[in-house]
Amino acid sequence: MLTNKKVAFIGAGSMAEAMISGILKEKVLLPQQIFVTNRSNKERLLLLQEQYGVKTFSNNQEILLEMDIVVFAMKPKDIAETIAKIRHYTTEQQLFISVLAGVSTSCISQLLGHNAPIIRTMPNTSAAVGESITAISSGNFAELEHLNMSEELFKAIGEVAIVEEEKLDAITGLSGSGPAYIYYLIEAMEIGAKEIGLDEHLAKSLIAQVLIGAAERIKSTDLSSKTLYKQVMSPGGTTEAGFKVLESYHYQEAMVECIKRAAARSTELGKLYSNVK
Ligand SMILES: NC(=O)C1=CN([C@@H]2O[C@H](COP(=O)(O)OP(=O)(O)OC[C@H]3O[C@@H](n4cnc5c(N)ncnc54)[C@H](OP(=O)(O)O)[C@@H]3O)[C@@H](O)[C@H]2O)C=CC1
Ligand SMILES: O=C(O)[C@@H]1CCC=N1
Repeated sequence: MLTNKKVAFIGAGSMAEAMISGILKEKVLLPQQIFVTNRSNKERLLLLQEQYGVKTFSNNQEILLEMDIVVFAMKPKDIAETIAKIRHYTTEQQLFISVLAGVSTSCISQLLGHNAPIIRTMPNTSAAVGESITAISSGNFAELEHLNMSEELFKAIGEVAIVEEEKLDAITGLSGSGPAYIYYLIEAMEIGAKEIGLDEHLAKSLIAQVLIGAAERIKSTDLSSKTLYKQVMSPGGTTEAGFKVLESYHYQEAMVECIKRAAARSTELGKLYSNVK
């Protein structure tokens, strides 16, 4: 479906790079099918060009008219400014894909000022190792073929879940931001490991395998997470002793509130940076 299609990334940051590297690794597109631009960082464009063989452009917006798919990968705060600069080089025949937190497809339609199909998505940075979970939703004016094309693109960087657009703020708070919550936990485990005398290298591999094992387990069993952690916990044993400390710090409540706040922030970002009243 993506053979001979030209895809432009507007925004060349960590999310765009994670996607480009996965897409090329899986050979879903060839480097010459990918065009990348950003606001001003020329060194960054050069680096992407050298590393991935993709084409880059900065002062040549007309090239956008040749694109079949345009991926918006800048920060939500930059969406209005970006679209204002490029909208005259876009058409209703193109497919627009957004990875932006919060920004609705109706906002993007308004900014574009025409009825091009729009797919809103929420990947995460595990795309860099082909392990994203990307939620994709069919937004304004999108047909099944647009959803299918987007699915093909995002399957290159991990798993895909097709959802309604109204779920995307919640998903952003859970799995878009999710890797950061886990890295924060890992950092805490690394500090703990150091304080009980384990060397950094060994601790890192122990922690990584704990996470991989737990993730594989949760994916392959119907047992609840509660049952799984109870299985680890012997009465009067080490895990129970550790858990008492976690509970005294309200660890689980903190994570619940963290996810709720991140999801609410996605909604806020959508309101802040859209021109939709
Ligand atoms: N990072 C993450 O974990 C995830 C991020 N997202 C979403 O992805 C988007 C990008 O995030 P991330 O990659 O982390 O951000 P980065 O800050 O790493 O990259 C943002 C990019 O947008 C470019 N940009 C800004 N303004 C314009 C403009 N007017 N025209 C063209 N390019 C522009 C910047 O260019 P320059 O450097 O020249 O200013 C930069 O290349 C966000 O909307 C975020 O919500 C979604 C899922 C996960
Ligand atoms: O922090 C953010 O706003 C973006 C969206 C999801 C992950 N990073």
